[in-house]
Amino acid sequence: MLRNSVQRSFFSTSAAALAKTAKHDVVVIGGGPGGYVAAIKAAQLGFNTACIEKRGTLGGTCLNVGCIPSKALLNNTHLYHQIQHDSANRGIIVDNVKMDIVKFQAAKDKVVKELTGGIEMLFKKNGVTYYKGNGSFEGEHEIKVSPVPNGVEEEVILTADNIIVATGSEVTPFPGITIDEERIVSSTGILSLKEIPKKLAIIGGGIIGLEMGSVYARLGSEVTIVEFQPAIGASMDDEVAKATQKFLTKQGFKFKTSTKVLGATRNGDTVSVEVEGVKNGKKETLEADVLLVAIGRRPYVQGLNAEKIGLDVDKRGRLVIDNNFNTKFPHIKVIGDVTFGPMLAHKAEEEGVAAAEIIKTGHGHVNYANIPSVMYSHPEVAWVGKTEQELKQEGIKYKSGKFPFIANSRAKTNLDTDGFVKVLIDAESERILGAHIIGPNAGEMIAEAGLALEYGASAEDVARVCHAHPTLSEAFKEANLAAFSKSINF
Ligand SMILES: Cc1cc2nc3c(=O)[nH]c(=O)nc-3n(C[C@H](O)[C@H](O)[C@H](O)COP(=O)(O)OP(=O)(O)OC[C@H]3O[C@@H](n4cnc5c(N)ncnc54)[C@H](O)[C@@H]3O)c2cc1C
Ligand SMILES: NC(=O)c1ccc[n+]([C@@H]2O[C@H](COP(=O)([O-])OP(=O)(O)OC[C@H]3O[C@@H](n4cnc5c(N)ncnc54)[C@H](O)[C@@H]3O)[C@@H](O)[C@H]2O)c1
Repeated sequence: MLRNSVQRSFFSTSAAALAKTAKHDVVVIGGGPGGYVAAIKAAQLGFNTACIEKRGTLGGTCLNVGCIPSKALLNNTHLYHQIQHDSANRGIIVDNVKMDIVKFQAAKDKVVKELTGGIEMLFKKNGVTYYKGNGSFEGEHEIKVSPVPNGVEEEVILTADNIIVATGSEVTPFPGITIDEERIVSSTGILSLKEIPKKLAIIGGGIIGLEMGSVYARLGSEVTIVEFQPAIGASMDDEVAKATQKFLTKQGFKFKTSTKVLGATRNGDTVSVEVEGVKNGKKETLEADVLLVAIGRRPYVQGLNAEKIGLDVDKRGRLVIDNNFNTKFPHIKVIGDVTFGPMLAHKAEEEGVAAAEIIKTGHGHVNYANIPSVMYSHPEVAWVGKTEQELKQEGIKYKSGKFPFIANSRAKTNLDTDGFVKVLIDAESERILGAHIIGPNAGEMIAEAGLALEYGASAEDVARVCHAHPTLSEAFKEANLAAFSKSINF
């Protein structure tokens, strides 16, 4: 069965077109982090598996227009900014630093191409049949694959014992504002601007707004964030969100919090954004060269024909499932952004693995209390578990331990000391309940907190683990020490 699948995958498009009908044990609709991981795992578990993707490349939002291209831009602009502003004080004199925006974009496109192509290779290696086309429900066990450019040439009807829906999400539109992806852009358009805007206005002080704002602030744009809520940072811990705003303000960001956007209009090469203070009702017009709309994402089910078999959708457009990812049909599961939970690639991936394992064994698990979040600004912001405001709301008694990077020898050595680690622990058992890091490499350091949380470690358990010196992770150890006793180095 597996060998058959491998052969099919090499010739997937043409073989499928000739066949017009095909039977698989598992069919996955959507080839993003949820779908492609589910397909590979299902194939590894011995199922004859197919994955349908209509985009033309695998990897979904994350690899094509999300995590990967945005991190390429973030990394390279950080480097550029550091060379410009942070090298002379390290004794490195670099003259005549310039941006080549074409090459800068090409470097990002190269990594996207390599990684999306890499998934095709993984499909071949694992024997997943790849159908390039739009998948839609024809019946409870039948999926129609319709042609897309460079994909299947004719319709193919797939019959499947099990179906996993992983169709992801799309940009939430702002009512009355038309995205043209030139001057008024979404998270997709902002990744490929041909010029650096002098003034960039951003609606939404969430993760996309702050990450993409960081990219362009480093390139010299004057960035203004308009946020409806009194604070930025979406679901961050309040104290960390405040620190984030402080550091980004130092980097030149302007923030208009508690501010409502009334509308925006393009006038040739500029955009006027009408805003109003939520508390004082004061109206103002912001002028910008580019406006980024980043007010969240919504589930995507267009073209899926889910209504044909009556899949339930909630008020927010999410496909409804139970704890085992099952829709009202136990053989149809849903994972990733198109259903409940945080819209994060690693969450979708975990669900992909668990859904495949449930099909195989009846068991599979995702710990939703332990999904890390990372914002790839500088300093990075990373968190896992409960925030202080959640613990207060839930009436859980807790203690906290904090350690600033200014007292960490590696951060000092690197001349990169902004931020702190904060650990929240249960007041009695001293088990770790949450960890919040703002600082260099926070996104890597948060993995240790996740491991500790998963295995029910106490702050003392972590503090008694020997951490290498000099490393940034020592700040995590010290914060744990501070939570139940006293830190040594601060
Ligand atoms: C700018 C940006 C940056 C981001 N950065 C990060 C980050 O750093 N870390 C992180 O964890 N998350 C990040 N995210 C979020 C992350 O991209 C998503 O959470 C993740 O991609 C969700 O995976 P998914 O598989 O559920 O859906 P998607 O990645 O959206 O994939 C769904 C796929 O299904 C396909 N599809 C839909 N309907 C059909 C159909 N009927 N037939 C065939 N194919 C179909 C779509 O074409 C798409 O390719 C970012 C998002 C954006 C926009
Ligand atoms: N590093 C990462 O993990 C990463 C990076 C980018 C995106 N993502 C994911 O992509 C998704 C979408 O990101 P996002 O930044 O668009 O959403 P978000 O939910 O992170 O932030 C949206 C922000 O817009 C604000 N907002 C909403 N309506 C508004 C209005 N009318 N006027 C002004 N402000 C308004 C919200 O209060 C919120 O602060 C998120 O779920 C996020 O997890 C993750």
